[in-house]
Amino acid sequence: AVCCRRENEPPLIKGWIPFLGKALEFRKDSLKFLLEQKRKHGDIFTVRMAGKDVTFVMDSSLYPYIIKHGRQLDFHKFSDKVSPATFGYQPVHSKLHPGLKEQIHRSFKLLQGDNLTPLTESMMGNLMLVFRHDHLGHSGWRSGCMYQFCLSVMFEATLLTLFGRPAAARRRTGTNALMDDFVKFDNKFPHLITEVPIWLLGGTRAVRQKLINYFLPDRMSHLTNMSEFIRMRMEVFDNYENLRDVDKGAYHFAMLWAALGNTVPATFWAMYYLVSHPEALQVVRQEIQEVLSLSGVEFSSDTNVKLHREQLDKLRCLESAIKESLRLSSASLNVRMALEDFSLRLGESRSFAIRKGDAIAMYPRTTHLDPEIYEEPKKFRFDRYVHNGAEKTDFYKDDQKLKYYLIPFGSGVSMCPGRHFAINEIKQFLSLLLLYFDLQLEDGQSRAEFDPSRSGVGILPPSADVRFRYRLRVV
Ligand code: HEM
Repeated sequence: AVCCRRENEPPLIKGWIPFLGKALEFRKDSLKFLLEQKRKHGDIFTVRMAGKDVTFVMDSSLYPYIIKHGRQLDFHKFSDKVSPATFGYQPVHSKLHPGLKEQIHRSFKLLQGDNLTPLTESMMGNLMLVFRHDHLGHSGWRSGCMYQFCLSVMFEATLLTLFGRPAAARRRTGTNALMDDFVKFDNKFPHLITEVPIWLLGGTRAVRQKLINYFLPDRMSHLTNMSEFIRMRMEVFDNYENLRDVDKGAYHFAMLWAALGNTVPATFWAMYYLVSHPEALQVVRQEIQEVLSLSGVEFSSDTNVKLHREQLDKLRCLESAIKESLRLSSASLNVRMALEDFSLRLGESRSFAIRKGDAIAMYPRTTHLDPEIYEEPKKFRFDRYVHNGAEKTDFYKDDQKLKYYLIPFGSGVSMCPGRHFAINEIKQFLSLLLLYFDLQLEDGQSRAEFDPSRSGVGILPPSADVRFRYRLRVV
């Protein structure tokens, strides 16, 4: 049977959804909205808005069929349209810049496989540097804001790891100013990717220009200890004479955003859930200590910790706790654009007519919070993804084993190339935190809530920061 799009039906939403318009209704309570549509129309429904059809596919057992149609359902068509206007670079044209897109894509390999080892080692050193200088010199309880803490540590350590530092210094001057501008830009990010013109967003254009300026070629050329990943991208850009310096700076700035925009809130939630579940924190801390002592290292707060990549791989409970935080906080919308008219086959008996230019959207949050897949889906269970000391990968719906049950990093062609680095750096951050500090929420601190206004963008930040206390552990 062919279930055709309902051509003449009126729009199903009064507002707009991200990526196609002004993004209001969906952002208020995306889950409620989509589940209501699903109740009315079933697992697949088409919403006509802004002159385009957006077909939502709600059933995760159907995701493989969409991902399989990579040739006809393209991610880059969509991101190529949105990213240049957001980050301020010229769109890449295959005629003007032959091979550039492919080389950029090839550079992603430098975030993965064997290349992940030097990157992870460098991140370890930089995290340790920031912890040692900013947080390890005090005894007694100190209090802080958790999101701000995660942001400042991860921002500086990531910046140093990817982009390097001036030859004569271990840290960079002006990092706080750069971070403040980054936050200002990031606050406007949801508007920019929904194509709200930048001139409507107050001083955002000036802030973006300042951010781009940090990464102009003459400033980048003075940096040492840069990652191979960014070095290769610099070389690639230099081979294109018609790329302006400002475009090169904007590409680097876009990469800084990709590396931090989701990682910071993801780090926050992993820390928040562990600190607010002391029994889980205890198990995870024990696991980290065991992995260290297996390699003959007895932890002491006076010495610097080094966790190698193979050691990080053994931290199964910590990994499960991070995945569980990602499950709860991730709200990215994965959009594909149809490059041609075709019939989207969904298994043996169903297909769906798709027209060139239509958008297909998967919203994994509905999967992540589906009570038929995850028991008590709104609860944090740190060990949900571990079974008998190994990674747990069998999750079911309607007795069918699911391939896609946890999708914070997207899927198929557009899957995040930084995902392994991201998990490793969050592991490293949490390992240092748990080894060096006793941690508590401050008295009277209420439960953290998600800020729904970034639904569709990525990891949701908290609606307000959370106060916590930390003290050097006596070991
Ligand atoms: C917890 C942290 C992270 C999350 C949740 C995350 C999530 C995502 C998602 C969902 C996408 C795909 C968008 C889509 O399919 O529509 C993506 C793309 C991307 N991510 Fe990440 N990401 C994270 C960390 C990182 C890091 C650390 C880096 C780099 C160091 C990175 C680099 C990228 C890049 C370059 C792309 C675009 C890929 C392309 O154009 O094909 N991400 N990320």
